[in-house]
Amino acid sequence: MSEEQADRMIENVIGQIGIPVGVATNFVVNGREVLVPMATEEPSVVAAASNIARMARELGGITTTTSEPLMQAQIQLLDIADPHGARARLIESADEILALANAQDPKLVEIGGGARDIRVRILPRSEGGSHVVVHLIVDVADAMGANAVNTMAEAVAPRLAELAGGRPLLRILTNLADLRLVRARLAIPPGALGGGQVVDDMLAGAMLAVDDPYRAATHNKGIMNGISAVVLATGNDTRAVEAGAHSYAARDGQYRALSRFERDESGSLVATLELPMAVGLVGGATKTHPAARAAVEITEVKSAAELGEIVCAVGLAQNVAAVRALAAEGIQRGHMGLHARNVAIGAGATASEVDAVASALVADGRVRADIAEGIIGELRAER
Ligand SMILES: CC(C)(COP(=O)([O-])OP(=O)([O-])OC[C@H]1O[C@@H](n2cnc3c(N)ncnc32)[C@H](O)[C@@H]1OP(=O)([O-])[O-])[C@@H](O)C(=O)NCCC(=O)NCCSC(=O)C[C@@](C)(O)CC(=O)[O-]
Ligand SMILES: NC(=O)C1=CN([C@@H]2O[C@H](COP(=O)(O)OP(=O)(O)OC[C@H]3O[C@@H](n4cnc5c(N)ncnc54)[C@H](OP(=O)(O)O)[C@@H]3O)[C@@H](O)[C@H]2O)C=CC1
Repeated sequence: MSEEQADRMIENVIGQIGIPVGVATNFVVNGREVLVPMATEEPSVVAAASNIARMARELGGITTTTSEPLMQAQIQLLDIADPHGARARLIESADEILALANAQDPKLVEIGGGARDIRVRILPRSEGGSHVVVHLIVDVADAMGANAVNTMAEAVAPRLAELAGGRPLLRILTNLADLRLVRARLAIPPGALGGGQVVDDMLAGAMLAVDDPYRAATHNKGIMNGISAVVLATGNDTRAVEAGAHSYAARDGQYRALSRFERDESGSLVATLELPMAVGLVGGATKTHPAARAAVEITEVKSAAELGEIVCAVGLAQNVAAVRALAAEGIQRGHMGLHARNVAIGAGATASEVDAVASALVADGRVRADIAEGIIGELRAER
């Protein structure tokens, strides 16, 4: 990206930060071979996703589905005397509200998207009384959709307030995009994972993440290692997807694992993942960032829905990789093995020394800066 492009993208630009983009291999998603670009600063993430994608191939790869691209804007209404009466009046006028919303974005309507429905929620308010919140549900087609739905929300808010007999306050999308869900499923025979005991231990480890928020946070971080990397590489909004994922993980009142691990009747591990996925192929930085455009081209996806499904597939593979390592040899062997090059660089290894120092660290088994410094000293003394 040129300095000029960067300067137009955000404010007060003083530079750019480079994040490596790796390509995850071996993915078969819904029967199609896919190469997946991943932008991440963390070693072993690309390798781990590729590793499980490879194992999943034996039973057909990863299968995904998606719901319609429905985003929701919230319009908060205040000072309403009769919340239930207001709710009824708003629903009675739904057609008028949807038409008003659609008038804001003729292009979106033309391509088959647009406002679809409204929902009126009456919620208990912590300080007494109730909140009245209207959800405007919009099919955003191939956009992430925040700007599109926010524009509609601001346009319909005065009329909603008039109908409800109050005043509008917040008018903004919700990142808990629970009407725009993606799902992924994979199955791996026990032999590929290291045997039946490893599968049993993966199930036990994954179940802790269902029941314990302390473990769930880390389990879901492993999922997001994959998800955020693809979202970032394709120029999408990582914070929006992360907010959606974590709020969905807490949807029943307790923060839980986003994925589930089971054994099927043949003994294979079956892993599934479901989460909101607000990603686009148009809008935001997706079209303006040249690297993001190139990343999307690599995936060969034709719609935002298809991109979201691939993101979900990578999140699931990433999660299974981490849980397999944790249940088998522990995370440090694979992760620190690939992290060794960073440790070597941090300890002062030059470009020509990095690989030798990293290999020596892995062979030593102690991937530490002080050990790396010692190895560098030995290498230089030998010269
Ligand atoms: C790291 C591996 C893959 C090694 O795995 P391995 O079996 O020791 O290595 P391998 O050399 O036999 O490679 C196996 C496959 O992995 C891939 N692979 C292997 N190395 C590379 C590489 N350099 N470049 C590209 N791809 C690589 C590649 O697909 C390869 O097969 P191939 O295609 O060659 O036939 C394995 O140990 C693993 O999957 N570990 C998990 C690592 C992980 O999850 N890292 C994420 C960071 S840790 C974290 O942040 C999350 C966590 C753990 O806290 C989440 C949680 O708690 O749930
Ligand atoms: N809480 C959050 O997550 C928030 C996020 N954001 C930011 O909003 C941005 C994303 O908003 P978004 O609405 O996607 O961006 P844009 O408004 O840039 O893009 C959406 C618009 O693109 C046009 N368009 C052209 N082709 C298509 C197509 N095939 N499918 C859908 N729309 C199409 C549409 O109409 P038209 O041509 O008429 O514009 C549509 O309104 C991101 O940068 C995000 O960071 C902003 C606020 C809050």
